[in-house]
Amino acid sequence: MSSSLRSLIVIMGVSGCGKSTIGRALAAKNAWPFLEGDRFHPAENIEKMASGTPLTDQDRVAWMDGICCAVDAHAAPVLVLACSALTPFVRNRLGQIGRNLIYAHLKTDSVDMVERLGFRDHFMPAQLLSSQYAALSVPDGAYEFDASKPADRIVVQMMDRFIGGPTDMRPPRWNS
Ligand SMILES: Nc1ncnc2c1ncn2[C@@H]1O[C@H](COP(=O)(O)OP(=O)(O)O)[C@@H](O)[C@H]1O
Ligand SMILES: O=C(O)[C@H](O)[C@@H](O)[C@H](O)[C@H](O)COP(=O)(O)O
Repeated sequence: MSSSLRSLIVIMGVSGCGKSTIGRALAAKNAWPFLEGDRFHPAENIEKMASGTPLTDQDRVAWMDGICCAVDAHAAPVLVLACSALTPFVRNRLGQIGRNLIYAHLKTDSVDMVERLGFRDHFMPAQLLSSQYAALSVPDGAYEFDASKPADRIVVQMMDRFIGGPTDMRPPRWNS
């Protein structure tokens, strides 16, 4: 990346779209630190989601405080964060960090999400998927990737977008 400003690549999208899998692989390939957004939920949020109730933005306040604090603790020029970033509230909060934000949205139009969620051991029940789609808005300027492709191919596509080539420029900052 040619930008002299520090960047935060946010791998976003609904539960099960592949944020953790792809974010971790992208970070590992480039020796960038990786932050798993799920790790920063307070226990009440985990209990709430596990019992089948969607979060509100009010519930997301403490979660975002934890994520922003963890990002702030890193000096690395590029960080990768797996975070659903469904709502403008979340993205506004990330916008306050003071890094260039690069949103990479994993689109799930052609993925059988219930099947995909069924394969993993996770607190998030498939019954919350519809509320995830209802809450999801994708910010203008986000890079979009087809989540139905093999994970390693998506990682290569992201590297083509984010490193070198015509998109190797100072990325815009999102505030919504
Ligand atoms: N591109 C992909 N193709 C097929 N399966 C995938 C892909 N990305 C992730 N998975 C699988 O889907 C499930 C959810 O992925 P995960 O990375 O946990 O999603 P998220 O972090 O968005 O909730 C996992 O079992 C993972 O192995
Ligand atoms: O309502 C939200 O803002 C999201 O649901 C967010 O809480 C996150 O998506 C969960 O942590 C589930 O984790 P995965 O997205 O990794 O399944």
